[in-house]
Amino acid sequence: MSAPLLAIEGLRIAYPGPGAESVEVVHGIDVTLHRGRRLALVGESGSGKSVTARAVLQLDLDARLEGSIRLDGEELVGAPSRRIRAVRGRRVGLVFQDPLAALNPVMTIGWQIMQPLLIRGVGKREARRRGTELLERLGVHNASERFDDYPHQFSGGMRQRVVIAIAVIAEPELLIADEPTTALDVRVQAQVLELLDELAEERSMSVLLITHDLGIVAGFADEVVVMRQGEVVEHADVDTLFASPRHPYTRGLLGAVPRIDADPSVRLLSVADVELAERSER
Ligand SMILES: Nc1ncnc2c1ncn2[C@@H]1O[C@H](COP(=O)(O)OP(=O)(O)OP(=O)(O)O)[C@@H](O)[C@H]1O
Repeated sequence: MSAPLLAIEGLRIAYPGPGAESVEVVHGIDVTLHRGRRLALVGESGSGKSVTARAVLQLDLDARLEGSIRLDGEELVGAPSRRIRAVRGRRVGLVFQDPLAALNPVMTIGWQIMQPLLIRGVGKREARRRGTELLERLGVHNASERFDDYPHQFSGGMRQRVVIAIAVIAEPELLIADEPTTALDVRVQAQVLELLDELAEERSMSVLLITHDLGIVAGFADEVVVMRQGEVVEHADVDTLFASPRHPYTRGLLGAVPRIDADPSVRLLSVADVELAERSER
């Protein structure tokens, strides 16, 4: 297989803690994503999914990174900030959960969509043309009229389409999407996922998707990385993971650990159940 688009090796992430100590939240993980593939990062809240995604673009200034994050062979850990800025938006696009927080409330949505092109020297007229075309493509009707609206004039689902437009307008090779549909209602979630699916397909864009929703994983991803307490416990193709999860924690996430004393119709497991299952496996 060709060299991976994204190769994370031995990555450790620590934040300043109380006093002089730092607190390590990710403990030396390996994650590999090949071109054109879609990888879902799953795991319970606090397992380190978001900090890992943010580390790729070094969005947390106080995070201390050790190990290696290579994008198409280029080392990003310890790279000068101008290199990281060159990667953000152009080679790697980002979509976060809360579209309102991602948008600037005092700038028109058109201005925000055009920025990634304008700062790369595309002319204003051409940037506007590409921006309105992409917005229409993303299901925003009358995009050329709505281009000069402000974020508050858009609904939540429409705002997330704007955020996606900003993330993909410069045609990045990799899209990082952290819970991109969690804040949206179920109907809009499905539409937004379908759009991401089509865009990724059309542009052969790789996707690193963080989600809590195993239904989304099954429908969208090719591979799954399962994280727990700052470590990767399993990395498998999506079909393999659903058919035969190896790690007890993954089985717990999938609700597949059998319990002798439980009503078989009850599939929800507590962390204690998972730990019990793990102990009995050892
Ligand atoms: N800026 C920060 N400073 C200090 N600690 C942080 C910071 N950001 C995250 N953490 C800690 O890092 C750990 C991992 O957090 P992270 O947000 O990556 O979890 P997650 O798996 O994405 O969870 P969720 O699904 O709830 O988003 C948590 O213990 C969190 O408190």
